[in-house]
Order: sequence, then C-alpha cells, then structure tokens
Amino acid sequence: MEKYIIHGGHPLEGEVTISGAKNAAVAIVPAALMVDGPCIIENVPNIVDVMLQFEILEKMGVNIEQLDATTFRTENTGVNLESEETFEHMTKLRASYYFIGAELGRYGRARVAMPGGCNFGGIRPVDQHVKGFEKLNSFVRVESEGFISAIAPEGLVGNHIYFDVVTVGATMNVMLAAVFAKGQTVMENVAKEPHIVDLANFLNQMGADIKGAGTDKIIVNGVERLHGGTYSIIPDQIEAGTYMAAVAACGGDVLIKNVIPKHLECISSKLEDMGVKIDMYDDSVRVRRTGPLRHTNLKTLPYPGFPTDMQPQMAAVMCLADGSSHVTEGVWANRFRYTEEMIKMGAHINVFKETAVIDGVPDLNGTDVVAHDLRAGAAMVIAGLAAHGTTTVSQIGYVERGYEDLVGKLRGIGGEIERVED
Ligand SMILES: CC(=O)N[C@H]1[C@@H](OP(=O)(O)OP(=O)(O)OC[C@H]2O[C@@H](n3ccc(=O)[nH]c3=O)[C@H](O)[C@@H]2O)O[C@H](CO)[C@@H](O)[C@@H]1O
Ligand SMILES: C=C(OP(=O)(O)O)C(=O)O
Repeated sequence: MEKYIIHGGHPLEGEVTISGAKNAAVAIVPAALMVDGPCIIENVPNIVDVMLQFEILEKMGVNIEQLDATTFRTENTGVNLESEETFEHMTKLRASYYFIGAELGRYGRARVAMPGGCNFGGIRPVDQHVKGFEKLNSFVRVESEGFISAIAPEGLVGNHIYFDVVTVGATMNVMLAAVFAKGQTVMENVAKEPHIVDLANFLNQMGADIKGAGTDKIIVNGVERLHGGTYSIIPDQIEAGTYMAAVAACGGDVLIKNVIPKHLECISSKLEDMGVKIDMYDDSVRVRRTGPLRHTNLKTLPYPGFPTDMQPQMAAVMCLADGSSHVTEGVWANRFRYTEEMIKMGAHINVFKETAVIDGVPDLNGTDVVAHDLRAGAAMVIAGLAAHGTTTVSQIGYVERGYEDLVGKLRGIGGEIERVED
C-alpha cells in the first residue's frame, strides 16, 4: 500500500498553483454526455475521482480525447447505458450519482450502481435526489442489489420542487435532469456552492436555460438539445483552502495562484482571526504566518458558510493555537474520525456530539496515522508537515481522490513529503 512519509517542522515558502475544482469537475464530466457535438472541458484536475468519471463515460461509449494536461474533448455519438463495466467504477466515488441526472435527462432512463465516496459515519442519503426526479415525472427505485434506477416513460416534465434540506448533490442532479424536462422547473431551498454555479454555467454555455444558480432558487426552462462548446472549470476552493491551512500550521509565506478570492473569504476570515496574514489579489492569495496562532471557533454550514470539506484541515491548525477552539460540524453527523489520529500526534481534542473542543498544544509529534477519508487525510498531512519528527500517513488512496499532485505541490513550497510503496 502507498503511504506518505513526512519530515515535519519546516515553514512553507514559495508559490503553488491550484487545479480545477473536484466537486465541479465530477458533475461537469457526466454532464458532457448530455451534449450533442464536441465538448471541450478545460482546467480539469488530474485526480482519481475525475479520471474515474471519464472512464465511466468512455465505457458507455462516449469518445474521450485528452488534448493537453488539463483539457479534454468529449463527443457523445451514441452510448450504452447498460454497460456492466461502468458499475464497478461507480461504487468507487460519490459523484457517480450525477450519471442519474444526466442519463435521465437525456435518455429518459438511468440505472447506476449505488455511489461510494467518503464515509462520515453513516449512510449518505439520496432521498432528496429521488424526490426531485419523481417530481419531474419519473419513477425511481433504490434496488436492494445496490443500484438506483429511474425512468420517465412519458418524458420529464418541469415542476416546482422544494428541497427539505439544502443538498449540493440533489441540487446538481435534479438541475441536470431538468435541463431537458418539458416546460419550467423551479427548485427552491437549493445549495449555493461555487460548483453549483459552475455546473449551471457549463450547461448554459452548451445551450441550457438555467437562472438563479448561486441563490436559493434555481429556474430551469427545458430545452430540446445541448450543443457543443468549450468550458473552463473553476479553481478548487478546498484545494486552495488546504494550502492556506498548511501555511498557517507550518508558518511561512506562500503565494497561492489560480484561485477565485471571493470563494476563499470564509476561510481567510477564520485564518485572520487566528493571526494569519492574508493578501487577496485578482486571482491569487498570499498567506503569511510568522507569529503564534490564536484560538478561534467555527461552525460548518452550506455555502456561503464555512465549508465542511475544510473542517478537518482547519482543526489541524487549531491543534497548534494558543487556547481552546471549538469546531462544530453542521453538515455531516460524524466528521471527526480524524481526531483520533491527531490525538496520536499529541493533540488535545475532545469530541462532544457535533462539536470538537481543541485545546492547543505548542507542538505535535510525528507518528503513524491513517487517512480515514479525503479531507481527514489532508488534515493529517498538514499535521505531519507542522509536527516535529516523522509522520507516516497510510490509506492515501482517499487523498488522491481529490488532490492533484499533492506531493509535488507541497515539495515545491518546501514541504518534506514523499510517497512510498509499502
Ligand atoms: C461530490 C461532492 O460534491 N461532494 C460534496 C457534496 O456531497 P453531497 O452532495 O453528498 O452532500 P449534500 O450537500 O447532498 O449533503 C448535505 C446534507 O444533506 C443531507 N442529505 C443529502 C442528500 C439527500 O438526499 N438527503 C439528505 O438528507 C446529508 O446527509 C448531509 O447532511 O456536498 C458536501 C457538502 O458540502 C461535501 O461535503 C461533499 O464534498
Ligand atoms: C466528501 C468529499 O467528497 P465526496 O462527496 O466525493 O466523498 C470531499 O470532497 O471532501
């Protein structure tokens, strides 16, 4: 098995460039099957989840060509929706659920293997996806053999959908299907994350008629077809935030390039509370930390609140702050498994239901730790970079689902990290 070995305790200095956003790319790639004609997708992150989405598309029969390191061309000249080969891939990532919306929208039927993805201590429900598809005049079945199927024998018809909870996945999935639904679909109480806006912009660029993405009401006027075009994926808010947190934990001075500063405001503001200096430019952010870290509190919430996908990385910073910090998880019932690993490194953390109380310590000490999920793994890497001595992080397959060239990028700013095969 692969591991990261990290020799910690060094400040980070230099420049790092952020890749395209995972959670936008994993929806835009399935959406490419809805497009007639060639579709060029730029700023694609080279991460496992996105490459799996391309492989699923290819196994269905979509032509895929890589034009350069970050640009892909897709063309759907006919697909096999029943390809058994796609099912195993689908179970490996969460975002495979976007194939339901894309297939149901374009072909009036879909059958996908139950999605995988990070496990936050319980089932990740899909009831709101089901509710949305049913409202659009389709029948949905969650099959006991681990498949979800949906069919719209009389075609999808627009409707008014009020989501019971704010969900990223259901918002994007139902938006995909609604693109081709007859008439108008009004979706309320929707998620507003940057990747929702990015998916809507991609679809509109290809001829869809979607308004309101980024607010809590999205209106989709159904169209007959999508045409080819070119689209560039937004930079990854969470990857950028992860490097910001790494500089905060280790100290140093790093320019983080290819970002949308607006998407980073909630993260910057927390880091500034902790004594980190942040300078925002047009498409980059400079992060500096020379003095001690101050304690703070945070609660994760849907956008524009503090992102749950940055919660473990910020906790790694708080482990080294003066005083007691509280981290409250407002999205996932249990996203604190990483705290057991941080405690092995000398962190003082107590978890009470949805809140972790972190009493800062002057130093963490390197040891063997496990990446229990994607962002937990990122947090362990940050802790390892900041700690004295050597940290070994195992189960890094999770980390590679969502970070392009983490080792290369960290080494570029002075991190002593290597990836080894056990
Ligand atoms: C591939 C992708 O983009 N993953 C992101 C997406 O996951 P994902 O789309 O799975 O997360 P959701 O936004 O749907 O989940 C948010 C909350 O809604 C609940 N819920 C969700 C769906 C549903 O049908 N019913 C329901 O009750 C969930 O249990 C959770 O408490 O958004 C999460 C919240 O920002 C992020 O942590 C994930 O990185
Ligand atoms: C939880 C995440 O991803 P997924 O929903 O794909 O498991 C994440 O990106 O932090």
